[in-house]
Amino acid sequence: MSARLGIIGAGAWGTALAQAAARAGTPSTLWAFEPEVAAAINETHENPVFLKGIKLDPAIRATNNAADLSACGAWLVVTPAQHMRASLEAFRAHLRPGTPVALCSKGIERGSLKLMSNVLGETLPHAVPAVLSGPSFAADVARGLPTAVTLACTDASAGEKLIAMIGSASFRPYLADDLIGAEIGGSVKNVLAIAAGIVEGRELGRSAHAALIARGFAEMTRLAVALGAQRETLTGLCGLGDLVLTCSSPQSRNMSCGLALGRGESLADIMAARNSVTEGVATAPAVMELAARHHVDMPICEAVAAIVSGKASVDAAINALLARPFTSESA
Ligand SMILES: NC(=O)c1ccc[n+]([C@@H]2O[C@H](COP(=O)([O-])OP(=O)(O)OC[C@H]3O[C@@H](n4cnc5c(N)ncnc54)[C@H](O)[C@@H]3O)[C@@H](O)[C@H]2O)c1
Ligand SMILES: O=P(O)(O)OC[C@H](O)CO
Repeated sequence: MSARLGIIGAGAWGTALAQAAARAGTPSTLWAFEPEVAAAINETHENPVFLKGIKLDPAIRATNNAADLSACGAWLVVTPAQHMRASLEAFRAHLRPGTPVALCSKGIERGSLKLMSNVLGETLPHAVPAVLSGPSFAADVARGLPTAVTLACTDASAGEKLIAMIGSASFRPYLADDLIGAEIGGSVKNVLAIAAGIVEGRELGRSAHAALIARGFAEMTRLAVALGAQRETLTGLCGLGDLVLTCSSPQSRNMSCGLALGRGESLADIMAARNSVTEGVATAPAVMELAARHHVDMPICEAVAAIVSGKASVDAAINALLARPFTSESA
């Protein structure tokens, strides 16, 4: 296996993961969707569009040519969830069968309601699938601040190879085998972080914030278990860990989106002002369709889906949640 890592997607997270790999002694080829981003990384060793102000290791080689990843021993895929299918299809001719491919994006495909591992299975069936997820802000990882994540792979030796390529003292992947649990944790926490931002923006208080995390965690776990995940996965880094991080810091794009919604800004204005992805906005309606299909009750995610789809105002959604009948905590 080549010791070079291929990374598809040079947004903040793909760039930070390239930096984590460099810290682990692994050179990488970082594919950028925008040719000018690839050129800037090679010329200035910085990603001025998506990760401004962080000096990158010269072992990171950027490209806009998909064929350049054919020689890499493993791939990380870090493209936004709604662009995952088209991106993977563009790389189909360049994958060597048996290559470990770790999905690092957090979202559910709208329309099909597929998880990213389903999309990978349909587009690159000869890959060995893995999921990397957990509490990790790109800027923290790129700066080398201590971070721990879940690396889920049912092929333990492929998982260990991936961990050897990216793990270091400051970036610590923990091996797991539950891809569905890792994916649902990462996808649903983005939706719940929008709700947490709304709680903050509407000044509903710390008690409401804590209640939201606990009841949101119950929703996340119910959906994951209904889809076949192990309950314990959700108590780990990729579930509760990421939920706590993302619901607690406006550094999160999802939480900051909720904060602005809670303060009265329109979703259109919030989205128009950013060039970075806010996965929870597209994933919220997909989560609700998936929950309905599996008869899973997810009232907080439902409220977020109604708000981002323009079907309910922030106040109407909050009032509807608070008017729900009292029920058992374990329901
Ligand atoms: N940023 C983080 O801290 C972080 C951490 C963990 C996971 N993630 C996940 O990583 C994924 C990527 O997020 P990010 O923060 O790196 O992105 P970003 O917001 O920094 O950048 C947007 C990305 O979208 C890409 N893009 C735009 N249009 C595209 C198209 N048509 N086809 C393919 N790509 C296109 C851009 O090239 C860029 O890579 C998301 O699923 C996110 O949830 C992000
Ligand atoms: O900025 P967000 O909300 O996309 O969150 C980034 C990471 O997923 C946090 O683990």
